Amino acid sequence: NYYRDVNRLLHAVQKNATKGDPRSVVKAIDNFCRQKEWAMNVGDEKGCILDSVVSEVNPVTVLELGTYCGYSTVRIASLLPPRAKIITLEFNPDYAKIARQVIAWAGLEDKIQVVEGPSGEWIPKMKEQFGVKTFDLVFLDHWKDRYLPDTKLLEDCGLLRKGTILLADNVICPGTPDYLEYVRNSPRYKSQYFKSHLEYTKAEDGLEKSVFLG
Ligand SMILES: CNc1ncnc2c1ncn2[C@@H]1O[C@H](/C=C/CNC(=O)c2cc(-c3ccc(F)cc3)cc(O)c2O)[C@@H](O)[C@H]1O
Ligand SMILES: [Mg+2]
Repeated sequence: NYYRDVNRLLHAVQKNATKGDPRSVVKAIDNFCRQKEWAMNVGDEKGCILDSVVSEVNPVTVLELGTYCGYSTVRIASLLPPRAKIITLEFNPDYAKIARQVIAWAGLEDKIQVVEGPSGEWIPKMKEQFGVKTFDLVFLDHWKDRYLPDTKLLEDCGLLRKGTILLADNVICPGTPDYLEYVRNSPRYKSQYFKSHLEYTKAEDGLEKSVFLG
């Protein structure tokens, strides 16, 4: 079952990665998913695009929707400046448990807050619970039919500011057609597609980077 798979992914990290070395954790997961069992991490190819966007934005406050095993959480957090933080939402307790251990192995607990629960409930509580004013960067990688409603919720909760960057995984495969249509046609966003491949495969996929214009 799924939980046993992600447990094997965690063991591969603990076996092959150096404790406290985030890049070796990322490498260990990519090797495991390429050689042993595919998993829905953003992966190394799209991960490089993610890295370049994070480095360019240099965010202080990041929101990730859909932690899964924490692969992209570790990738992002390893590039954040000292006081910067990432809040990552995950509603499956089994995945959250695995992610916390992957994050601990990378030694990035101080920069990452894993929040267990659904994005729809937690987004409206970001200000009161975590003292968040607005997010500098949002990484969307959860259920694909939730990208659009959660983006609208972020707007309505005043959590986006002029210049906030939304970066969305899987806009081609599995695809997020309603979200793409919205960010590409709304006057409130400037959108750009980064063509790539579905993690660990040759299938087309890509990331959509959208700047909120206020
Ligand atoms: C709706 N609100 C939510 N709030 C908090 N956490 C949420 C969540 N929705 C989903 N989650 C969590 O995010 C994760 C879900 C991710 C969904 N991702 C995908 O379906 C996905 C799927 C593929 C995929 C592509 C091709 C294929 F053949 C099979 C799979 C590739 C990807 O990169 C993906 O991201 C899980 O950990 C889930 O528990
Ligand atoms: Mg994904």
